[in-house]
Amino acid sequence: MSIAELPFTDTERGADPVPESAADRPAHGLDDLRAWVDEIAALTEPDEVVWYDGSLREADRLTKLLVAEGKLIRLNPEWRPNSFLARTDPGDVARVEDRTFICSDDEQDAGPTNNWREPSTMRAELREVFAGSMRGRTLYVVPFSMGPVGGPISQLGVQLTDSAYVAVSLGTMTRVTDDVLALIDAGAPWVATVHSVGYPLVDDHDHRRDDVAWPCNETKYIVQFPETREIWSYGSGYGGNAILAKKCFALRIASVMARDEGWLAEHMLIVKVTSPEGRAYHLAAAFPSACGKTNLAMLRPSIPGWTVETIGDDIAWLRQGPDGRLRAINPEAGFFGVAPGTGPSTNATAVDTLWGNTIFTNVALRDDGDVWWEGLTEQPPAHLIDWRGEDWTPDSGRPAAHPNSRFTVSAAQCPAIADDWDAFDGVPIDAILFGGRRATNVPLVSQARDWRHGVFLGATISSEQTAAAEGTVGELRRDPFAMLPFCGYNMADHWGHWLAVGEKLGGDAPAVFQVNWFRKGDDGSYLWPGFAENARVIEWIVRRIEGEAGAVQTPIGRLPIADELDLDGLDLAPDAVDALFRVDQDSWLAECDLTEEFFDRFGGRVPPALRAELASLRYHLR
Ligand SMILES: Nc1nc2c(ncn2[C@@H]2O[C@H](COP(=O)(O)OP(=O)(O)OP(=O)(O)O)[C@@H](O)[C@H]2O)c(=O)[nH]1
Ligand SMILES: O=C([O-])CC(=O)C(=O)O
Ligand SMILES: [Mn+2]
Repeated sequence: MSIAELPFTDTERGADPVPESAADRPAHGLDDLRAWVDEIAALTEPDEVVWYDGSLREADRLTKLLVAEGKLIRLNPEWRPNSFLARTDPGDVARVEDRTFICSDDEQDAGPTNNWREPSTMRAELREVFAGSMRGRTLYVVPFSMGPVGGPISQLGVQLTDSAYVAVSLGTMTRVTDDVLALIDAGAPWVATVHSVGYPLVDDHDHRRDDVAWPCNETKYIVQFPETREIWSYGSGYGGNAILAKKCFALRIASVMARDEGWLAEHMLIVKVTSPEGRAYHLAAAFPSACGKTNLAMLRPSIPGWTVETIGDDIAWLRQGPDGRLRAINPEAGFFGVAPGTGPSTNATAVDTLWGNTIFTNVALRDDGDVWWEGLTEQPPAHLIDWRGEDWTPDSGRPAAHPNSRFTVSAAQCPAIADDWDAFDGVPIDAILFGGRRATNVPLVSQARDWRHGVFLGATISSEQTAAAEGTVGELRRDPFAMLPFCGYNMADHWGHWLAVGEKLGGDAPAVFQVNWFRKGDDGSYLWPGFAENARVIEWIVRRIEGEAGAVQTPIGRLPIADELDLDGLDLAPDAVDALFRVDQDSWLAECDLTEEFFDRFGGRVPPALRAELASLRYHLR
C-alpha cells in the first residue's frame, strides 16, 4: 500500500490556537514538524537535536551512552542480556497527581476531579520553566504511533525529550519507525508533546554543572491542553510523568479526542480467552493502577482447557467497527509493569517475558548482577543493593525494591501474546469488566443488568490507594472507570459519553461485569486466592455471555448461583464463598450515601440515568 492510500484518522488538531503557544498550529507535513522542533529548541536551548528512529542500533547507542554516563547499570548478560537497571531520585518514583493539570479553556470541562489552570497563565509559567531547561543536553525527537501505523483506530504523536532514558523507553512502549514520519509528511495529524527533566547543565551565567544519575527537578508540571491536543511535562523522569505517549496522550488527550469523535480511550487491559470448545472471546477490563491489570492480562488459567492470551495490559482504545461491534486496540507496544508481586506463582508469563531486553527501574540489584524484587522468589537473597543504591539484607526492615518499581519491555516478547494483538482494526470486545481493590462489600463477581447499569458500576469503582501515585497507601478513593487520574475532561461527561456509546452499540454492546479479587475476611486475609484462579471467574463470565450459566438477581447485580462457579480443587477458608458474595444491606446503603456524595460533586452534570440507577439500588436494598 502506498502512503497516499493509507486510511487516515480524522482527528483535527485544536480549532482555536492560543496565541504565543509553541505548538498549537495545525500541523501538516514534515516542514511543520521541523518548524515546531526548531521553536522548542530555541526555547529550551539544547546542545544538539537528535532524531530518534527506534532502530535496534539507535537503542543500543543510547543505552551504551546511558551506561557510560552512570544513568543505567548494565545487568549481567549471562542472566539478563541487553537489560538495564535505572535508579530514580528518591523523590521521583511515581505519578504526581497534584502536579498534573488539565488546561481546558473552560474550567467546568476539566471538572472537579482534575486540577485546572487557565491555559494562557499556564503557558506563561511553562515558558518560564522550559526556557533554557535543556542547556548542555541533547533534545531527542521521537515520532511514534499509538496502535498499528496507519490503522483506523491508531493515532500519531511526537515527543521531544531531553532524556535518553525516556527516548529509549518510548521506543519500547510505542511504535517508533520511519513510517510515522512518512504519514506525518503525507499530512496525518499528530499530537505534540514536550518533556524536560528540568535539570539544565549550564546556567544563565554560562556556569556548567555536572550531571547526576537521575536528573529531575523538585518542581514538576504534567500539563495537558485538551483543546490543542498538547502535552508539556517538566521536572520528572518517571514513566507515567515522562513517557508522554502513555497516560498523558493515550488516556488524557485521547479521552478528549474520543469524546469529540464518538470512541473510547480507557485504562483497560485486553485479553483473548479461548474456551475448551475452542471458541475465542475478547475481554477488556478496567482496574485502577496497581490493581491487577498486568496480572490478568497474562493469566495462566488454573482450570483445564482454557487459555488466556495477552493483547494489552494497561490501555485500550475502543471504537465501533463497520460490523457494528465495539472493536479495541492496545495502542501501546510494550509493558510498563509493576515489579513487586511478580513471580513464578503469581505471573509466570511476566517473569518469562523479562528474560532480556528489559529496562528495570527501582528494583534491587543482586551481587551476581541480576535483579530482584519482593515476590520474585520466596526467599530473598542474603545480600542486595536496594533501589536507593544502599546495602540491604533480609533483616534491613525495609523493601529492597520500591513498591512502584517497574519493568519496561516490548509486548512482542511476551510468550502469551495473542496472534491478533496488533490487528490493524482491533479485536471485537465481548465483555467489559470493572474492578477495584475492595476489602469489603464488593463481591468477587457480578454481572450488570444492562449497559446502563454497567456504566453505573464503572462510575462507582472505588479502590484502596496504591503506590502507583503519590499519596497515602490504603485510603479508599473513588476511581470511576479507573480513570480518576487519567480522564482529560469532566468525569461526569465521561459517564454521559459511555451512555451515548452504549446507545449507538445497541444490541451489539458487550456484556458488563464487576470483579473484586481483594475482598478480605474478618482476619484481614484475602478470601480469594486470585491470580491463576481468577480463570474460574473468567469461565463464569464466558458462560454467561453464552447464556449457559445461571445467576441470581440481587439489588447490586447478577451473582453466580450456587455451583455455577467452578471451585473444584480450591482450598478456600470455611464460609469464604458466602463471605465473597455477601450483600450486606446496611453497608450497601452506606455505600449509596457515599456514591451520592460523590455524584453531588459533579452537580447537574451527572447523567440522570445514573441518578436513576442509584435511586433504584436504594429502593431494592430497602
Ligand atoms: N491478592 C491479589 N493480588 C493481585 C491479584 N492480581 C494482581 N495482584 C497484585 O496487585 C499488584 C499490582 O498488579 P498489576 O497487575 O501490576 O496492576 P496494574 O493494574 O497492571 O497496575 P498499573 O501498571 O499501575 O496500571 C501486584 O502486587 C499484584 O501481585 C490477585 O488476583 N489477587
Ligand atoms: O502511568 C504509570 O506510571 C504506570 C501505570 O500504568 C499507572 O499508574 O496506571
Ligand atoms: Mn496503568
